[in-house]
Amino acid sequence: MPAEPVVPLSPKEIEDRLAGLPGWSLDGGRLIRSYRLGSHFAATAMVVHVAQVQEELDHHSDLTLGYNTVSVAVQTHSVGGAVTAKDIELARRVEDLAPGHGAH
Ligand SMILES: C[C@H](O)[C@H](O)[C@H]1CNC2=NC(N)=NC(=O)C2=N1
Repeated sequence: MPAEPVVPLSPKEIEDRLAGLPGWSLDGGRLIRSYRLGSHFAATAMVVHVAQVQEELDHHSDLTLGYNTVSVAVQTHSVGGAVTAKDIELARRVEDLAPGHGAH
């Protein structure tokens, strides 16, 4: 499927796509989600996995590692800090890998 253009999504487009991303929300112009894991090591391993995906996509979030939590916050810098299809794509990839880490 051809990549979508990297342009800001409308509020309605964001709302519609968030409907398919449980636990994700829009906050301060960024897509955000926090995950809780079973241990600090599990949380750290998930951060490494997300970082690998971000390198693959060349699209990077602010990742925050807590004792047993991983928080993700992402927007697209190249369009001045708006939400684009690339942010939605990263959120989908993180949502897909999270269960394998026991994250919820
Ligand atoms: C040169 C490199 O491709 C760009 O700087 C990429 C890197 N990762 C990025 N991540 C995010 N969130 N937004 C960007 O615009 C972006 N641009």
